[in-house]
Amino acid sequence: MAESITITDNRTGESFEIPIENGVVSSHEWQKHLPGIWFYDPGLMSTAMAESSITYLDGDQGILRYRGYPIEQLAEESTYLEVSYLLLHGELPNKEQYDKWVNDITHHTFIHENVRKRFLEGFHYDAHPMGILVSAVAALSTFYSDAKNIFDPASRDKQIVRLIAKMPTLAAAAYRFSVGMPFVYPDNSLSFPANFLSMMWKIAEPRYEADPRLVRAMDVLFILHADHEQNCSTTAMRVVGSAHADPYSAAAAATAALYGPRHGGANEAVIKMLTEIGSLDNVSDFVKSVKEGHGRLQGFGHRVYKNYDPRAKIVKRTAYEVFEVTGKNPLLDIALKLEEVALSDDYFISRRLYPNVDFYSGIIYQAMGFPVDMFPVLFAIPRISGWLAHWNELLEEDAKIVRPRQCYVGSDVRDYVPMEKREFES
Ligand SMILES: CC(=O)SCCNC(=O)CCNC(=O)[C@H](O)C(C)(C)COP(=O)(O)OP(=O)(O)OC[C@H]1O[C@@H](n2cnc3c(N)ncnc32)[C@H](O)[C@@H]1OP(=O)(O)O
Ligand SMILES: O=C([O-])CC(=O)C(=O)O
Repeated sequence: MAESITITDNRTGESFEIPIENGVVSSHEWQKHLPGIWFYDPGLMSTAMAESSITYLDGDQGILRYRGYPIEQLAEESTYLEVSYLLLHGELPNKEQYDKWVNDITHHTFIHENVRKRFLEGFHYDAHPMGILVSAVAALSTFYSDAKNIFDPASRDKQIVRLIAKMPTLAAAAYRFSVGMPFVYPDNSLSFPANFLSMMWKIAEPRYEADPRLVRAMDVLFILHADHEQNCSTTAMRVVGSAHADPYSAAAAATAALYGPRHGGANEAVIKMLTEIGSLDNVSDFVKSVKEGHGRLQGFGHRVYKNYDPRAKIVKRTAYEVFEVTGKNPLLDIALKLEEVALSDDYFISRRLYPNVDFYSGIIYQAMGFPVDMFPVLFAIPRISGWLAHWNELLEEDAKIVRPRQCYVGSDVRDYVPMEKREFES
């Protein structure tokens, strides 16, 4: 029997059957029977924003799959570039497709000299690298006028390749600029993650080659961050994309959303929190203060996961692999203790608050030498693949422009009062 709900309109006494498909009521069906009755849904907590075949997420079970493939298998066996192909094309590539994809991305890693010389170097010396990235991604739209051809699939593919390829170059350039070091050109003989690490850390000719274990860890972290269905930044991408803006402008909006401490900035907040806690002896008092309403446990809780974030488990494991090379980050012990205390405390259990992807990622990044300012930038590098997959999907479906309604709570109609007759309460 098909699932449905019966709604009785008490104003007219009429009843309607409204079908439910996969737990969702279609707004078209709703509006057909009840035009002008909106849902008040702040934070869109009860709204499915789109139909999507990219990422499956079951927050109660802690399941995440890209195009049907479990995140655990992809993190174990795949590479970030293969995953980006999968997210964008829907299927894993064969050898020929993969080689072409890697080749295309590799040959678009350079940025226009004017982006570097005139644009990036124009920022204030202490500019935040994520602020630089937001602006630089937006600026790319002015360098590629063909990006406006959003209904030409060949042009779309070209912008997709450019954006995926140039994100690490822009990210590393933003970092180097913010610490006063010279720009490093891409080394296209290296893999995608190794090239990024070279652009970050190279200090002398002829080349920089990172430890292969760190290269692999970087790639795994890129895989884990590549997509996460309708998160805040992807929603920003979809909202701006739905107005048919070019992909650079839409991706700049998404990058700006990711800059927020509630989203991509949370792992920076985790490091700050762990540093402030300072010692294992202070963990219990800190948890007590969170329960009393003094701040939040950073890197804990999630709008969708009401279970352990499956990515956090992989990040935690990866931390130990990284520490074999870098030495242990002393903040790890405080994080482990904090997790132990929180997961046995009724406050966190009853609210189903578990570690999310950000809880352990900052500890790894810090051990690898990244300053905290770079953490959201590291998130944006792979998330561009997810943003673009959603952008492509919405254009293929000719999705409607996003335009929700509101509940107006302002003044009732009133007459304009000339300034000399206005009476203000002091
Ligand atoms: C990649 C990512 O973006 S993952 C998320 C990264 N962000 C963080 O780690 C920041 C810390 N976490 C949070 O602020 C939240 O859990 C969010 C923003 C991720 C999700 O927020 P929402 O789904 O809107 O949950 P909401 O804010 O309504 O919280 C529900 C309850 O849990 C509590 N809660 C939620 N997160 C936390 C936390 N980290 N620490 C303590 N309490 C928390 C809230 O106080 C609230 O309690 P109440 O019902 O007594 O008022
Ligand atoms: O899904 C979310 O709301 C946040 C998140 O974990 C992500 O974007 O990776």
